[in-house]
Amino acid sequence: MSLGDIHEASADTKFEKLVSKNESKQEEQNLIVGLRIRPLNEDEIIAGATPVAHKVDDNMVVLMDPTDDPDDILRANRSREKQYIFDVAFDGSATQKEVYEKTTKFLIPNVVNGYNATVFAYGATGAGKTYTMLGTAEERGIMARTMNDLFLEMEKTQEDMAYRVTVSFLEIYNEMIRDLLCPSSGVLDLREDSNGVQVAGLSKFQAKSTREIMDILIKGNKQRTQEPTVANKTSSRSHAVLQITVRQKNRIRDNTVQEVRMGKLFLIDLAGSERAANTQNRGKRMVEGAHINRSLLALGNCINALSDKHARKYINYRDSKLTRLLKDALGGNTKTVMIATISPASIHFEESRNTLVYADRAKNIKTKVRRNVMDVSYHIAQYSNIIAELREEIKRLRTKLDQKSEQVSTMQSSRFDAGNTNYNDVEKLKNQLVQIFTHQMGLRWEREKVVLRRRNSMDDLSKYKEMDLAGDGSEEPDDVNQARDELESLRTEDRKITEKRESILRELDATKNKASKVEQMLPNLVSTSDQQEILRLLCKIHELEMENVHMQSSCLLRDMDIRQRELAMEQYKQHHTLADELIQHQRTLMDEKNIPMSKDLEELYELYQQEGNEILEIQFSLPDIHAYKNSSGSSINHKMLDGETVSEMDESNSAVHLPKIFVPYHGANSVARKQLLKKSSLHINRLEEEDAFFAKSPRALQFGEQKTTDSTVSLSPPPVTVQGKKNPRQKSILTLSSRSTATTPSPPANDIVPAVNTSSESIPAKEERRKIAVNTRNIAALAAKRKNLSNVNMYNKSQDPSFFMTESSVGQHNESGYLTQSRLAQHDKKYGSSVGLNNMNDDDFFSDSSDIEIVPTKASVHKRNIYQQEQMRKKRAMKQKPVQKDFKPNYQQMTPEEFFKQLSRMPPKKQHFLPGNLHRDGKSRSKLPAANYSKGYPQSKAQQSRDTKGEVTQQTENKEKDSRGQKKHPLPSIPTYRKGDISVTGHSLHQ
Ligand SMILES: Nc1ncnc2c1ncn2[C@@H]1O[C@H](COP(=O)(O)OP(=O)(O)OP(=O)(O)O)[C@@H](O)[C@H]1O
Repeated sequence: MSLGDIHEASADTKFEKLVSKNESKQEEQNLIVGLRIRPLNEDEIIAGATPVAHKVDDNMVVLMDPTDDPDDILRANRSREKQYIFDVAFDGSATQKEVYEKTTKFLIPNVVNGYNATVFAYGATGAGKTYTMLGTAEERGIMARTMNDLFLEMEKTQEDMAYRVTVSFLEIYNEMIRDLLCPSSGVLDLREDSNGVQVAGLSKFQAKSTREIMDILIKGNKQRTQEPTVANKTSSRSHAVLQITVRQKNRIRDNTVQEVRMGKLFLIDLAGSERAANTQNRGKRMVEGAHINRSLLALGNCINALSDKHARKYINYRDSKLTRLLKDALGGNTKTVMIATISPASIHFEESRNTLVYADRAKNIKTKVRRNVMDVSYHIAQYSNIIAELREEIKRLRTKLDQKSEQVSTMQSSRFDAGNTNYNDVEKLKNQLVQIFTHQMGLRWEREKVVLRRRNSMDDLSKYKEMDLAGDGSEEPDDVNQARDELESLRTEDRKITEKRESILRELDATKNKASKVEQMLPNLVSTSDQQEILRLLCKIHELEMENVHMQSSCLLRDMDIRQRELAMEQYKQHHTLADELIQHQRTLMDEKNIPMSKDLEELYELYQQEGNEILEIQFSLPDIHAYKNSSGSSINHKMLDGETVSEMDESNSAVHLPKIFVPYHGANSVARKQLLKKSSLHINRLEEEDAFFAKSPRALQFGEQKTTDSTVSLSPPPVTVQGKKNPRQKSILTLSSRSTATTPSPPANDIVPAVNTSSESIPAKEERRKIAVNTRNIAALAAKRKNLSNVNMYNKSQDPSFFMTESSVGQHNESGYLTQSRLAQHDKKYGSSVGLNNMNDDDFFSDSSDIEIVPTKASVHKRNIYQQEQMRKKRAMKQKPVQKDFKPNYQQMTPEEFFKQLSRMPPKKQHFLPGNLHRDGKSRSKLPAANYSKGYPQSKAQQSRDTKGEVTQQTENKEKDSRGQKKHPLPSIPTYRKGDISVTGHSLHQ
């Protein structure tokens, strides 16, 4: 047994506090009703019955009244035929497969993904319920087919998801619940808690394959009460319920609070209603029949009440065990399918009509379906208990180890014969101790689990204690009776839990004794040095387990902290939205009523708008942390994040997450948001139609915007007029988006622009787009690769001024692998621009094209020249300044919390365009123009302000230069890549 096994074992037995966090999104769905008419059987033919039920089409059946006399003038105008419409209808020719596929198969993926579903067959005795649900060995019914498909469905995702399938099988016979898989457990109770209706003490079997489930099914069915009656040779005298629970969780567990989906599927074969006169049942059979009818009557009443929109809300499920068990299936969180079965024979006309009437009513029943998602939170207190115990044990073992060390040193001088120790004995002892430890750990977790369950059940009990359930002799309302029943079953449950707890504690004590006995045996069997080794091993096991538990609990704490923060953020955003909407409404009201606005208020309003837009832009330029978190499979690999890559993330993501970032943010204006949403969805639709990769690139967005210029929906806040004038400060969000994507200081490199006229307003042809895409990927890949190479050296050199490379220093720092203009040129020279960057190693999975043609265009060459000049100018300016050795956070050393903290206050850029920087001048914020934060944008906002107002001071301009000068990577970044092409960590971030 390995330590891995030990951890697995302890994780398996860990108590879980299942806090049902059913997703709030509920879908109201009608009960699906299918109708199956079986073929006439031999007995019916012999009895001279004629078929009176016919399938008209896939949804309609007609039932003819055989008793109607055509000569009866009183009923002359009444049709002998009655039509019924169902979701699906089958006649005698329908195969088992067809019935299964049209009634049940579609439920399987839902169950696997955490939804509840119920399929039950309803009808008179001998109508074909058992045949439909269970089938025969040759013609397998719904149960077997469902099981098979369930496993096939899970297989599809089993690499990513871990599943656990448990099965239970019960019958309700004469109003008593019996476990068909463990008949010795006697009569079981029903109880209801927050997780729905449960059968206390019902055994559950874990199944790993269809075969296993089939075995369980056959075993259970043998236990089912079936007797021959006149109506049916194999009449089921009980309702049988097969319950399959599928728990799904992600194999990649990145924290302790893990989402677990739990779907439950109930497959129910009801006993058939019977008319005593027809069945000629006597004695025991008649009693059974009475019970069956009573429960089916209760079911019928529930169906009536549930389907009647005007009926009172209280549905009496308590009249029978069957309705109590089906409570969720009928009125709760379950997608339900009812398969009504009828015989076509004229002699069973009444039974068939009853079934059709109920089935027809059942169509109106609505259930609310939602996914069952559980948070499996491991309770910190219980972690602490286990850690404390392990710590105690380690302390004890250490003391013992120290004693042994002393003994060894004294014996070394004496005659102790280490040689006569049997090696096998040592191994045996080791294994024994490891096994005891594993068992002990399992028991510890089991004990904690039971403690938690007991606490929950005590909570439930105290809820009832507050209620006054003492009867006064008079007839009590149903809900009081129900509560009393619940209380009783809770008490029983509590007793069982207490017993279990005590037995676990006893077992734990026994294991401890066993362990100490084995330890006592050590001196007799093995030498002192071997004892030492064993003790060391035990210590190590305990330590590792403790470490493991410790790590899990700190993960849990961290996760809780993050959740709380997220919650606070969400609340803040909601509050912000409310404030926004209030302001907008007031504003509109003032405009409509022509209420004059004071200067102060006007300024404040302008400031509000300006800040709103600025916040939008901050949001826009920040990386989507969640996207990275998700894409990396767990959390951000903070070790590899550095200032440079973060800033690249900003640029890339502003393009990639355009709609995503904007939409959740409740910015300055709700109308703008709505328009934005509209625009985003338009945009997404358009993107979906086009090449997905290309469509996501900023260039594509640029093209897209050019294309839609005319029809562009204004995404700016609504044109609020300030005393009749349109607010000049209002900016189009669309402009922001195009600016932040299209104007990043990228080289308009001729090597990434194929033969496309970029000045053209048309969208490039598909082939051209493909080339752009591939080339862009290649460049990105090369950059990522080289950056990875240099990552190792990067931090070592961070103190070296030459680390912040200039074009001229590239030659001296070849190994750093930065992608610069000159290196690109060198590369082009070496490989020829016509082959692009495809001559990369095999490990470069981005290069997937061998037929790239890169033809520089005049426009691109021109742009590139301008770009290079601009770069040179910047570098010259930078050289003149001493290299700033200011704060450079070491992201390698940071914990994720520190990283995010850093990120939130990080970019000088952010401070730069926060309104706060205007405070520093001690002036009114509203009087100053917004700072320029659009890097490299030809007509920046600051410039616009300058042009129009000329108010920008030299000081502000210098600040801008400073911030540019501080940029520590004067290298051409590659903005036109998608997330995944360049990684933050050096690993690809998959989409
Ligand atoms: N669609 C069908 N095709 C062929 N045979 C059928 C069909 N439906 C039912 N049968 C046969 O009719 C007989 C009675 O069917 P079944 O036992 O399924 O009825 P039931 O509704 O379950 O009755 P009960 O309520 O008494 O248990 C069986 O012999 C079964 O094989």
